[in-house]
Amino acid sequence: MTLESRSFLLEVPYHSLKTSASSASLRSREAILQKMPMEINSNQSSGNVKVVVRVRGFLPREIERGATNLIEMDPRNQSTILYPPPEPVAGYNCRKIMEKKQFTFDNSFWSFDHGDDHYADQDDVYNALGEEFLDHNFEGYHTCIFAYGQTGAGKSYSMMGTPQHPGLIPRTCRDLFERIDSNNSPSVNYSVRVSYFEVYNEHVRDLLVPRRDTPYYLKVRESPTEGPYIKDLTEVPVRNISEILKWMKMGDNNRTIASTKMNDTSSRSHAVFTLVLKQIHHDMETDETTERVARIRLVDLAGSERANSTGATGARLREGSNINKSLTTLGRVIAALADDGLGKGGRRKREVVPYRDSILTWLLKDSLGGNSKTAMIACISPSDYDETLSTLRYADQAKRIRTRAVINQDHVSAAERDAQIAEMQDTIRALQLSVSQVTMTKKQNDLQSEQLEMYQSEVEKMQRKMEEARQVAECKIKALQTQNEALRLHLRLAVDSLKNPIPTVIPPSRRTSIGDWGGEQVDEEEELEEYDDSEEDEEDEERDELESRLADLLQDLGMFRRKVSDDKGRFLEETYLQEIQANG
Ligand SMILES: Nc1ncnc2c1ncn2[C@@H]1O[C@H](COP(=O)(O)OP(=O)(O)OP(=O)(O)O)[C@@H](O)[C@H]1O
Repeated sequence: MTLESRSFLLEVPYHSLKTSASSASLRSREAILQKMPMEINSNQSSGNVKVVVRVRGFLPREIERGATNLIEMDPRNQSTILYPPPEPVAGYNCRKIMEKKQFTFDNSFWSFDHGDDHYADQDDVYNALGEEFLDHNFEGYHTCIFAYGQTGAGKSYSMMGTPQHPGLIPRTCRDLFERIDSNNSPSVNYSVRVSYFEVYNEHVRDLLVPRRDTPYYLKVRESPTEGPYIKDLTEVPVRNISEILKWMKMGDNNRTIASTKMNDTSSRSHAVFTLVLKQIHHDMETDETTERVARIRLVDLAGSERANSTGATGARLREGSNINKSLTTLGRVIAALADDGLGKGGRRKREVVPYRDSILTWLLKDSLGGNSKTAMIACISPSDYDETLSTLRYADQAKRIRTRAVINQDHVSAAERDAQIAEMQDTIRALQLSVSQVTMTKKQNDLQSEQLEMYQSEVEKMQRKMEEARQVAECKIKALQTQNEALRLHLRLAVDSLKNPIPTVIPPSRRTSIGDWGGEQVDEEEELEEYDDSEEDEEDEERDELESRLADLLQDLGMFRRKVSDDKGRFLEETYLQEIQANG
């Protein structure tokens, strides 16, 4: 069933618009408008999601171009009426019919002009919505408030606000701690934790950690009990308002914002600020403990926008298409949840809700269609017919969503608590044991690998030394072999000279000339005899000498042989031992 077919057209009397940038042009339109058919969306809804709408005042650029206010709100019945622009908008498709549209929401906040009696300031919005939702949190319900709307329509202003005009987030934080501080009961104990993340270009970024040069994105996981969650998201315990505001400001400064044609400080991401309130109530009489855990989710969505209206190109355009992708998915999720009522023939329809089609809807699964009390603030600008109509239709559809909020509470008796503590102690002990085992094994592993490294370096050193030793031993063996050869040669020569003595050579001084030979024959023979005797003596001496030298050489040779064989034995023994050591 489309939105158009659900609405019905009526002739309704025109009530003067509250304010206008050009009252003359409006007056001239009254006659036309009074006769105009009007689409009225009734407030009959089967849902329990609270939907409010807020219109902001003109921005300087709108005043400059003489923009016309197209919104009227009636505080009595909380209706919001959207009028078509007085003159056709440049570039607008003329075939499209622009008509007066009326919608009714839980609240219609008129924040258009300060001078009006019904002007809704930040306080009014908090009192009408934030306060009630915080009540739910103290009862133990999860809640979610999200701001939806066109770029520059006032979402960040409504959620975060300015230092002079704080929005829903800082007001919720302040009220939360005021309520905690005002409860002096000793039997109740409160704890608050805060987290803040943004979904930018379909990635999750932790806003409570300092920005890095290279973006660091977190992963989304789904637990069977807790549903989708962000792994490793920072969640800080906070004890007072100043601590929480410090984190809130830090996160806000980390948000991805940029200047667009529609907004100087446009949020380019969907930001989710989450508080977890835990209340432990101990009944002294029954010794029973009640634990309530409530999650408070405050979501500032990025602006829905048309590329041509923002003047976006490049990175801004890509951001825009990602923003639109998640908002379109959010629209489909809302449509599926809104249609999840009674189908034809009174039978219940169960559609597959496309939560997982975008990170944003996957993370907000519980808030949109599960265990949560949820509210939507539809922010509209006063002079943009198309965008405002689209936002109002979105909001109108959200009215029909039904969530199933339950009080998140656990009662624990003294016996159960003791059993739980004992169980936890066992678990801790087991964990400690496994941790220490792991540490020991790790230590052992570390030690072993250290030892292995040492061992390897020792083996290398040893191998180098063995190689050196082998080379030295080879040199020694070679030198001894050469000496041995030399000695052998020497010995052979000596033995040869003993076996074949060299004939005696007569010294030339003793010889006579041929003519002298006859006359001196007798003397010569005598001389020869004398000479033979002395020669024999000399030969004897020489032989004795050679024999003694030979004995010396043989002794030397024996000694060298022993030395060579000793060295060889020692070298082989060393090599053998080193090899044994090296092989472990
Ligand atoms: N109710 C209001 N009263 C006064 N000023 C407002 C109000 N709503 C919005 N503004 C101003 O309008 C401008 C745009 O508002 P804001 O930044 O909140 O828009 P937005 O919807 O968050 O835009 P975007 O999606 O681009 O972030 C800001 O200067 C803001 O101060």
